[in-house]
Formats: sequence, structure tokens, C-alpha cells
Amino acid sequence: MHVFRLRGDFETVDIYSAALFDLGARGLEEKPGEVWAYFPERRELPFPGEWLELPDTDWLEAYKRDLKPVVAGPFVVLAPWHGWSGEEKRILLEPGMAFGTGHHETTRMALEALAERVEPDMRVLDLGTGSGILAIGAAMLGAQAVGVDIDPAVIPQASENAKLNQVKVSFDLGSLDDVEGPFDLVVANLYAELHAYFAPKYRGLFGICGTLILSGILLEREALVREALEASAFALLARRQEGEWVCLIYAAR
Ligand SMILES: C[S@@+](CC[C@H](N)C(=O)[O-])C[C@H]1O[C@@H](n2cnc3c(N)ncnc32)[C@H](O)[C@@H]1O
Repeated sequence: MHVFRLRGDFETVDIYSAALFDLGARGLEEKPGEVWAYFPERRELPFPGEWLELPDTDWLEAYKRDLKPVVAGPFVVLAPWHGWSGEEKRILLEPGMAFGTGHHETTRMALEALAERVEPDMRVLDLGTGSGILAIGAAMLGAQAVGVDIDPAVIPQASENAKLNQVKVSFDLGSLDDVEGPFDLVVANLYAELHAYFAPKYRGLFGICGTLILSGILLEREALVREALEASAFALLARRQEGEWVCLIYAAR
């Protein structure tokens, strides 16, 4: 396993975290005075830091050991070995290499927004599904959920996670040009620039109306997304913020 060490803590490195995951990072871990980004292979990175080599198994074992249950709205996200006595709906995830354990603000806010908007039998698309967590959450709320991702490595993991939770979700390799709408609700935890680029295409995923939940937006790039969405026939319904991260909920009109 290859580790890229960045100076700082989760808070100072947070501005890079979405970009690190997009460039192939499989996990981030805070150490005293630094943050370790785990990569399956070395690559050029546009951030200040240095590479370190680790035996493959160490980080995954340490990561699993330190993983804690996370509550998000009516859900709790658990690893299969966690106990939980609360009333929350349990999303079980086998921690693997895919993004989406519920520990990131962007995933938690998207789950909370889904819980407020999903109704039984809605057709829901999870664009950039990672571990499948959002599609699985939607299916638990009674939706017919579909998840797509451009990373072939995550599709089997998302399918395994759906089985673990005994929900039916179809996961496919691809992106928004590969899905067949219309959907009643689309959730996408990506990043601001991609939401702005996709804005005109998002409208084509819906029929007459629908709900679009956009997460993964850094506060400083919120205006970019809002301008693009408002120019593409979407009306802002609600906004969530946790720290530097924003989640925008739109109505297609
Ligand atoms: C931040 S993770 C979100 C994972 C999960 N949905 C969550 O909320 O935790 C973003 C995911 O989007 C995928 N992705 C990035 N660009 C994409 C694109 N253009 N189309 C589809 N998926 C994409 C990545 O491979 C990654 O799995």
C-alpha cells in the first residue's frame, strides 16, 4: 500500500479530500501533525506531501479496528461486527476500498436529505455510488434504487453491501449518460465542478418534476454550483451545511 503524507490535520487537509478520492485515494487517516492518504499505486499529485510504503494489510486492519458506528438522520451505518441497540435503520457496510462509510460529512448530509425526500416506490438514481450506501439507504426507505459509478472496482463491493442489507439495488458501471430515466429523485455526492458541468444534463434525468440532491460541495465553490443549476431549470428547495461542506436540494421544474 502506498501512503501519501500531507502535513496538517483533517480540518486543514479537508479542502483536498474530494480531489484525493477522485485521484484514486482509498482512505484518509489522521496521525499526529499529518494526514495519510492511502493509494493502491503511486501517482503524480498536485499537493505538497511525500510518499511512504506500507505492507498491504496493515492499514486495512487498523482502519477496521478504528471504525465507529455513524448516525445519519434515521440511519446508523455499521460494520458487520458492530453492535447497536438504538432504533435507527441499520445500514451494514463491509469496509473496503470504496468511498462511502458514512464517516464523511458529504455522505451523512446526503443520507439525511434522502430520508426527508424519498417516498416508497420512487425511482432513485445514486450517481457516483461508491460503497452503494446512498442507494442502499434509498432502497431501505422503499425506493427502487439504481447506483452507477465510473470506478469498476466499487461495483462488486456495492452489490455485496446491498446483499448484506437484504435490499434489491441494481449497480452498474457508468455515469449519467448510461442510465435510463426518468427518475423521481437523483442523489449525487461528487464535487462542485462536476455538478456545474453536469447541470444541463441533470435536467434530462427527470420527467416533468423531480428532486435532485447534490453533495460533495465545498462552501467556497457553492456559488459555482448554484449558478449552473439555476441556469438549468432547477429551483433550490433546501440547503445543508456541515463545516466546510454543503449539500443542495433542488426541484426540477
Ligand atoms: C465522494 S464518492 C461518493 C460515494 C458515496 N455515494 C457516498 O456518498 O459516500 C464519489 C464517487 O463518485 C464516483 N465518480 C466520480 N466521477 C464520476 C462520474 N463522472 N460519474 C459517475 N461516478 C463518478 C467515484 O468513483 C466515487 O466512487
